[in-house]
Amino acid sequence: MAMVSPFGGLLKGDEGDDPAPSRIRPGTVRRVLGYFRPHVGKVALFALVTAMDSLFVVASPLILKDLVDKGVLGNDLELVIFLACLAAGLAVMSALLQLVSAYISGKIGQGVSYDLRVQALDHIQRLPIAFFTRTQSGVLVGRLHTELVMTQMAFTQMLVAAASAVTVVLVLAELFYLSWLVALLALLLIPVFVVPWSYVGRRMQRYTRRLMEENAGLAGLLQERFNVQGAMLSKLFGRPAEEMAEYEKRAGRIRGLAVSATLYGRMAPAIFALMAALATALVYGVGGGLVLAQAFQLGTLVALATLLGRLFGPITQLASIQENALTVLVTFDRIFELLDLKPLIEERPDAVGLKANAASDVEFENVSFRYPSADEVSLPSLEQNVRTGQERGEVTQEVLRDVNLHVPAGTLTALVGPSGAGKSTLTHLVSRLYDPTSGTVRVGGHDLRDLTFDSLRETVGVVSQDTYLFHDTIRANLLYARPDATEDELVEACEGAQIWDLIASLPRGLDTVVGDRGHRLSGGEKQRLAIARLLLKAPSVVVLDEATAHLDSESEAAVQRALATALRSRTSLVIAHRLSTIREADRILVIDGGRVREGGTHEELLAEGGLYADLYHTQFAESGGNGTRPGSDDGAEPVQQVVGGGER
Ligand SMILES: Nc1ncnc2c1ncn2[C@@H]1O[C@H](COP(=O)(O)OP(=O)(O)OP(=O)(O)O)[C@@H](O)[C@H]1O
Repeated sequence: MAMVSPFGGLLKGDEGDDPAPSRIRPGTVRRVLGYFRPHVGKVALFALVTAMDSLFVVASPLILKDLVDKGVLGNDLELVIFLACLAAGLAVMSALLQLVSAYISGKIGQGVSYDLRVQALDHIQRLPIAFFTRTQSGVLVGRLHTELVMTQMAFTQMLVAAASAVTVVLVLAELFYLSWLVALLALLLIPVFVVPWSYVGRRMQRYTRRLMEENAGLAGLLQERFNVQGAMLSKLFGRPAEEMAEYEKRAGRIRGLAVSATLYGRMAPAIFALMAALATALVYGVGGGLVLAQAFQLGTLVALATLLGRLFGPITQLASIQENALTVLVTFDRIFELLDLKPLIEERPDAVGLKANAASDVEFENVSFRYPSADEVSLPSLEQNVRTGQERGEVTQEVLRDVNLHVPAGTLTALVGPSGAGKSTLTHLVSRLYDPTSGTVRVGGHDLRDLTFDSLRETVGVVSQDTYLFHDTIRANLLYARPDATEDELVEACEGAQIWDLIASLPRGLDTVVGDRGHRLSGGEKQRLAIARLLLKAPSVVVLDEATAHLDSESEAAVQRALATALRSRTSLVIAHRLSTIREADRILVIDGGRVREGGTHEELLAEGGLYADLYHTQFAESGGNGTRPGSDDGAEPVQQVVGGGER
């Protein structure tokens, strides 16, 4: 609406884009209505309660009319007392009904947003890891939270507005019945009231929405900055002045929006009070004249004044129904957008379970893979403007090409190769974080796509280089792998992972809180805890990315011992960074440019004189050696020094 802001410069700059996009995808209305089907009984009850309340609203002015005309003017005290008690009784009943209707409308609104929330979470959990690598988590959380709160609020207001329509019709009918002249004047007054009211209401709603969005965005930013890694990065590399300026800019926008929202919020009751006062003056002015002209009695005037006071409240609700409907549709549509993202990896309805604890081999047959493009896995609106124009419609490069490999059950295969060769990608396919673009990955002879998620999780255990721990106790972090593990099993796993001595020495033992992402523990300790978690789970296939972080020799030896326990008699695929692992491997695969270039044992590959030997000897020559094997027999030397790359 082209109306000049009454607060001129104060509100300037907050006008911005209309945050409510007007284009809603076809079919949204039908889909939204679908969410109300389970609540149809409550909607019917709500309609009944509000209709009864509307009847009470219009009944009491008629009682007051008789109270004045027949009771007061007729000098009948008994009638006066009776009708006053009746009016009071109706007021109490009306208040109770309003409470009940608020409860029911709240139940319906919250019920719908609960259904949507649960459905959205269930869906998001099933989205592939690629979705999470592209999405800014703060924005996602904000959307789920902000959008749902907005939907719930707008929906409840819509229900109230729909109920108000009944009241408005009844009040107008009664006004005409009592005095057509006063009723006509009231009708003329409605647009004078509704136009500024709906303008203020719309503005307020938009500011509220933008405020919520801005707050969600800022919360996302803070969440990124305030986790330990973010804080560390910001301390080491950050430019505090620039970051502060960005923060101030955003906080300033929030301040501006909040001031505007507050101002419009205050304007609403002011308009309401003004209109009610004008209407009262009008009805007493015109109605008083009509009483003197003996067109009707004093009681009718009192009834008219009371009725008019009850007209504007419901009309305000009706005035905002369109805006609320739009909010409901837009917010639903934005959540539907998320729900419509197809999970790239789904469990087949006829998926089978692998036999628990059965020795399983791992096989890749003609596997090629490219990472899914942005369009396939995420929404531009969840990437907070970081997706560039080029990325739209872009097809990503192949990262693995025609990979064939076989890791027999109970053996260890080490993957080596330069940085970016595709080693991690290859391991991601074993745990089915991604599906191959072509070819087949098998575990225990089954195509992974034919297995249930549960049995795959049971069978394949992963220890990544960057151990993630929840901000909780050591116990809780361990039990995450196997909630039913006993105390003895926990201790046994920790002993196997060479971490028990440390835990036992802590004052709170297993109940020690590890800090955000486990930052209170050293790199080696975290890895050993991750190994303990793996031992508890006892998978038959282990996918391991050895830590490249430099560990002191004691910690290093402990990790080695822990790994020896973890990998014993398991089918293991290890991205190896340490010479000892490579030498112990039954087979080494050299990955380069997404292909398996060579395969064999350390000795075989050296004898072959190919890529592995090249890298080995180049590195060895660089280190000034004379042909003997690099690294001591304790194997503590990181192998990436030998075969290149490896840094992340
Ligand atoms: N989520 C992703 N989306 C798109 N491309 C990716 C993604 N992850 C990795 N890549 C790309 O795939 C290629 C292979 O990466 P990968 O992490 O598998 O290499 P790597 O051999 O494990 O390297 P490093 O030894 O450094 O860990 C790289 O070019 C990388 O940029």
